[in-house]
Amino acid sequence: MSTPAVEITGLIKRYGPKTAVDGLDLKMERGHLLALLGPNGAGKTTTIEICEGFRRPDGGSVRVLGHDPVSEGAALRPRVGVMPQGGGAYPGVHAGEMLTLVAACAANPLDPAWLLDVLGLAPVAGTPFKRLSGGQQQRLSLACALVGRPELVFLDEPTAGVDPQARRLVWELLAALRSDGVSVLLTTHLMEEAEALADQVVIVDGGRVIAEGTPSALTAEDGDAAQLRFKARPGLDTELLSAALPEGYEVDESSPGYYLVTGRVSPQVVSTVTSWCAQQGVLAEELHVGRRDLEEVFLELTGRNLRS
Ligand SMILES: Nc1ncnc2c1ncn2[C@@H]1O[C@H](COP(=O)(O)OP(=O)(O)OP(=O)(O)O)[C@@H](O)[C@H]1O
Repeated sequence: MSTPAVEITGLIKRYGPKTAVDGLDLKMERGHLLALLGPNGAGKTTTIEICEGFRRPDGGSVRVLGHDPVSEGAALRPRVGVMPQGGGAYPGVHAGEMLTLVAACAANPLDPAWLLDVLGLAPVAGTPFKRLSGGQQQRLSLACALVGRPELVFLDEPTAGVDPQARRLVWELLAALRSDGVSVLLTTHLMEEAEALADQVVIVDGGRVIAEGTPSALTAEDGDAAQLRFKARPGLDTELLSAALPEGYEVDESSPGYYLVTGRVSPQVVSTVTSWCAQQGVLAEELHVGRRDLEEVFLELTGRNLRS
């Protein structure tokens, strides 16, 4: 059996008094797409940079394609593609030149012209990096990470600042990479992205893994825990609505104007909620019965308060 694409055990990284990564464990199989999620400052970039060999850990072990990313970095470099957060290139270099330069370092690169075309960058191939838009710079960085036909790619927020049309392009490209057996570890703040692409989702907070699994396992509910959600004007009396429902049901205003009813959802419960709203002169909009989405699970696990 082949070694995992990435195997991290008890990883610790400190910046002075701050512990950014605090005993993180993660295993990613070859050919999988893993989405590393977490609030700002959770330790995602630090973890990825350690895997890339750019930072040294203070404790624990990291193996990338079976190798130590620092001491065996030279062996790994031709096999691994890297897209750092915010991308980056020489400001004066033209987009096409940049990609050709990176391709020249690889033994068997993809055709840079083809990759520029796939990522919608052909029209700006002659534009200096500093004159590209933020989303174009992101796509060029992604192209640079992929042009060497890596076995494994680390992508730190690959679609940050990318418009919805280009995001779909990037998603198609990532799905195609996965079908070709390339292992992909990415970070994202877009739960929809993780849900659409990932085989495995790992949620970190405070430098530790707090949940992991497939998107469907993370969002699954047992029948008794299905939820009813609706939108209405903020500030409805949730205690009064709970009292109108049979015992054991709870109503919560999860964020202003968004209501969540927990308990076994039956036709009677839906009818009670809508008629109670009608009595208040309120229209229950966007009524939805079913599974939570990944964003809801993420907020439940990491809390709704803003991180510094
Ligand atoms: N070079 C550094 N020096 C000191 N502290 C740092 C450094 N880099 C990161 N940190 C701190 O370490 C913690 C983890 O940061 P990291 O960038 O890994 O988080 P992240 O999950 O990638 O966040 P984001 O989602 O905002 O990109 C944060 O508290 C951050 O302020």
